[in-house]
Amino acid sequence: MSKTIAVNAGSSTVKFKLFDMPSEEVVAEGQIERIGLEVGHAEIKYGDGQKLKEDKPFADHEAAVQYLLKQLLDLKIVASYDEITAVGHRIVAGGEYFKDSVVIDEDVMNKIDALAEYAPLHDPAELQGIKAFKEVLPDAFAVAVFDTAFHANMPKMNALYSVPYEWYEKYGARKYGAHGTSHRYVAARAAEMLGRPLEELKLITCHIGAGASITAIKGGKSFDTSMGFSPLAGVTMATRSGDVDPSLVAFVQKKLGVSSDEMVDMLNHKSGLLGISGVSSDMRDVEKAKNEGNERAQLAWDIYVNRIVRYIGAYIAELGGADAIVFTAGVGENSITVRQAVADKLGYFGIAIDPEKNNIRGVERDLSTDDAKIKTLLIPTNEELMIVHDIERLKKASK
Ligand SMILES: Nc1ncnc2c1ncn2[C@@H]1O[C@H](COP(=O)(O)OP(=O)(O)O)[C@@H](O)[C@H]1O
Ligand SMILES: CC(=O)OP(=O)(O)O
Ligand SMILES: [Mg+2]
Repeated sequence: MSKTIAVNAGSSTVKFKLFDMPSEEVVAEGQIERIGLEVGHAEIKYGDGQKLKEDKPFADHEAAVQYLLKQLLDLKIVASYDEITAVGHRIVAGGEYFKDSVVIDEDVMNKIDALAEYAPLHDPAELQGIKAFKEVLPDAFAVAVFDTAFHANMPKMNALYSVPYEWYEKYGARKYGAHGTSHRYVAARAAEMLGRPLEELKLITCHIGAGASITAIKGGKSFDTSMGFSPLAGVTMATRSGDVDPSLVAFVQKKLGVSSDEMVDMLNHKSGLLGISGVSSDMRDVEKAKNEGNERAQLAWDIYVNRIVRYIGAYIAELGGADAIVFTAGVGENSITVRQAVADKLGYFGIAIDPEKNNIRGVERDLSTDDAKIKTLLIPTNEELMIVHDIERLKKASK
């Protein structure tokens, strides 16, 4: 039996799932977290209920991928790499080149390399992943699945900035968005849960993890999204600022006497929950500090929640109503209090969640009260399954 692996590299993580095909049964899965930090963490589930947990530093994504490849053999998850006949990679930025998933060749790799400018935290690391897998699996069917693809055909009204039009024509200055594979997955699941065709629905999907984005989805298509030209824009994130006035950036840059690259780096790595709270980039730590009376942790939490509320409110207006709000990703799947606070603030629109139904983590559930006008759904994301489906689709097309 052949196996397919889906590799999902985030800004500080590498996640993977290994599927037996064609059954799509997950035979191993895991994640390497806190890449680049002093202590990293790896966790791999495999066999019948076995689990590897290890704390050790991972200098970069290359180290994390090499570790993963080694564990696949050491833990006897596969007897030899040849068992894996297909591999799919999540790539954040596809720019104007990639509006759908593609089979990886030399040209695709060169383009992903060139796209690093658009997602400096992601694309270079993801390219390392592609190369590492190519090295050990030279003959596997390899596919790239882009976060931006889902947003590529967003109406121009929402994709373009109100800046000189030539910037778009000459430099591709537009909103590309991200997390599209996740938004696409949860939207399809939401339609299933609501028992209605996706084409009829207006949905607002909140992918809130370390990176976070909110998407307005109309008839199954991305209509607007909170991330922008890069994954720095939109809501408050773990270490990313989300939206800021660009003139503030120029002002602080002069005060600090740093380069524009250094400014962007601070907005990417030293801002968000970490920057405001001074406590941590991890929502679990921020919530704990807030509950212990730390005022800046409270402020960070309030700003975080309010930004989500603001975007959902804006998207209800843009869509002319909504059928459901969906929560997904690390915070969306696990923070009961963030979900409750967001829903409570949106009560005016007829959004209401039942605290008892909401008292849960990481499972699919309709959280709404019986009389809620707009449903609130909790749907754990599954980017890896989408990657596998895209691999199968491209395999058929290439035959
Ligand atoms: N129980 C929890 N309560 C609140 N936040 C949580 C909880 N579990 C995980 N998280 C948050 O989820 C984030 C990771 O989300 P995830 O979607 O896995 O990240 P990434 O953006 O790297 O893919 C962590 O930074 C953490 O703050
Ligand atoms: C695009 C992005 O922010 O991805 P992640 O949340 O995985 O870092
Ligand atoms: Mg992610």
